[in-house]
Amino acid sequence: MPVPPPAVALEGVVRRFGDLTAVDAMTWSAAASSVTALLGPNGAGKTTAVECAVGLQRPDGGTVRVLGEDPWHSPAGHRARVGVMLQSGGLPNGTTALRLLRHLASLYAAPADVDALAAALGIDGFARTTVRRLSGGQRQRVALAAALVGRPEVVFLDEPTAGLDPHARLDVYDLVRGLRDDGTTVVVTTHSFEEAERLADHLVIVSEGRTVAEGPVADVVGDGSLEDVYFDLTRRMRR
Ligand SMILES: Nc1ncnc2c1ncn2[C@@H]1O[C@H](COP(=O)(O)OP(=O)(O)OP(=O)(O)O)[C@@H](O)[C@H]1O
Repeated sequence: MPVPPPAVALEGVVRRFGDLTAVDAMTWSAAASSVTALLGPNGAGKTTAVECAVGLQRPDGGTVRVLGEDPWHSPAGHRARVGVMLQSGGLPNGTTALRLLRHLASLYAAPADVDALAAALGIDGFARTTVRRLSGGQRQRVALAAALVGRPEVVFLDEPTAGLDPHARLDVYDLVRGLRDDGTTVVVTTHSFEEAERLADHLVIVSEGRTVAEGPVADVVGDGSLEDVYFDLTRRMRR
């Protein structure tokens, strides 16, 4: 049986900002229907790589393929199959969580059930509160729901649990596992070793714009701990 192509594949991707090479020939891939965790120090190039993968930034070199297409040139139909939750959030302030999610759902042909999604993320308790009045963690949950409401085939989650309380974090873990079990490809960036080990099937560690380790979690970690492997392979970023 031929091996199916990865849902996400970065090959030698380069992204420069002036003199700074933020992504420096980065190569990794994410298999379909799996959770891939992208770990690396602040400034290692994770967000930049994710933004290249969702077609928000154009790489200066290398190739990116998501569901077989080049995201920079991909049409709206392809973009609708890809979800993204960025760190910056970018939620409109003047509406309620529920109105926003219902609005986003209306843009897709076959959206998720907004009420079920809101309940799974504990949004139902503040669904009618204006976004402006939500706490950071509450906004984070709304941003996650917004990334998922179109039932994407591939979803990129940039630090989805940063700032969440332990209950909410467990809700997100359950949700991500459920997505994966339903066939969604999930790429998640995180600084949490626990999160990577609990959630990921596949690990990618990046440092200074390059991939320094990649593989199934057990292979990357080996007999040691993820923490030890991470500190061996990465350096504190000075840029
Ligand atoms: N638009 C930009 N202009 C200039 N430099 C940028 C820009 N975006 C990112 N960078 C730089 O590129 C490098 C990689 O940033 P990036 O946000 O991809 O890192 P990251 O691994 O996601 O970090 P963090 O863990 O802090 O989120 C950093 O040095 C950052 O300052």
